[in-house]
Amino acid sequence: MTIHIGVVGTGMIGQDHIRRITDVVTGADVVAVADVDFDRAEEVASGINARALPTGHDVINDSLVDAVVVTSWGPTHAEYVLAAIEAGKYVFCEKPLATTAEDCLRIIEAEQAFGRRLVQVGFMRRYDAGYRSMKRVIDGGEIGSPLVMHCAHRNRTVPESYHSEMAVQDTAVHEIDTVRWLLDDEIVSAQVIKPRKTTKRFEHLQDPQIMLFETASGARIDLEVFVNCQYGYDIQCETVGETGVVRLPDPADVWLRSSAQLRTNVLQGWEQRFAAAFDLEFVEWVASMHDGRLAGPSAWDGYAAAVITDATTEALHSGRVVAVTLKDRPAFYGS
Ligand SMILES: NC(=O)c1ccc[n+]([C@@H]2O[C@H](COP(=O)([O-])OP(=O)(O)OC[C@H]3O[C@@H](n4cnc5c(N)ncnc54)[C@H](O)[C@@H]3O)[C@@H](O)[C@H]2O)c1
Ligand SMILES: O[C@H]1[C@H](O)[C@@H](O)[C@H](O)[C@@H](O)[C@H]1O
Repeated sequence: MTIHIGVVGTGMIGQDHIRRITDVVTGADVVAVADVDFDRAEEVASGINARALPTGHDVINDSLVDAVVVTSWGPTHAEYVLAAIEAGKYVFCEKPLATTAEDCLRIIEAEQAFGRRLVQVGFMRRYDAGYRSMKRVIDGGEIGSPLVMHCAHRNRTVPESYHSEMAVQDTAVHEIDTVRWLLDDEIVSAQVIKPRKTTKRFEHLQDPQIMLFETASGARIDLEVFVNCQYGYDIQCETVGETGVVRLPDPADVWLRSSAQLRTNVLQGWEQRFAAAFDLEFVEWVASMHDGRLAGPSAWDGYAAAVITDATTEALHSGRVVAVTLKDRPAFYGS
């Protein structure tokens, strides 16, 4: 059986996900799309023999659509995810699940009222081969209890519209989810330290930032977010345990020995760095819908990320250590 998917938001990542559902994933196809830019939706639809519908709600409620992918702008996500739950359809929502913790809670309540999981959030790093190996090492006890994590999230550059809060909400949100998942531990406080700003980009932007997190078990995480590092897209992560250290591998490329130098390339964008992870994310999402049991990042993970990013944003402004206060995790979302 083929799962017929409707896509809301046919911008950059929406088009990329449509391509992977069409070309990479088996057992699913895209039958309807919508975008506030209707011409864009029509152009995308014509390339895959799908229908462009006037609004996202038309896609969600279309009788031929079994499941929905939400790749519109962040502030519109909650409305579409809630509509998909009301229609009783699976929904994959790119991060963020919603731009406020209150909207995430509404989604959690609606999903629980429906009675089974319908929502998956697009935290694709959980599907990256390097991070998965690191998780196997940590879960296998090979480095003992994790004590410290050192992370770096560097983008080559960002547009002028990118502002200081986005370093938390748009960029660090990936590590916030990854750390919770890798350590199977909850973040309980956040702090942001502001180094001297790079002169290579905009005066309005605090770049880089150093974020410090503490978990319930007492582990400490430092994260450098530097979104105008100039040289490439570079994701680093090292976990220090009681008896060993595990480090994320760099993406493999050839090493060139020439002219008295030894060198390799650095990737330039997240699309390349996480291409395989995005593919696997969709392969597993579709397989889990066929099995009738979603297993990927849940609405609870989307809610936790929203609360932690709110606390970190407050810490960016106040310079203080800000406590993270989550609601009790419902049994519906496992332990
Ligand atoms: N997982 C990741 O690493 C990753 C990477 C990039 C983007 N994202 C997320 O994906 C989402 C989209 O990002 P993007 O880079 O593709 O942006 P984009 O601007 O290229 O595309 C968004 C599209 O949504 C459309 N849109 C906006 N409001 C709409 C509405 N109410 N109904 C229907 N369509 C609407 C816009 O016209 C646009 O075509 C964002 O939430 C972003 O955070 C995630
Ligand atoms: O939306 C993008 C995306 O999420 C990337 O993975 C991240 O590296 C960027 O900083 C962010 O702006």
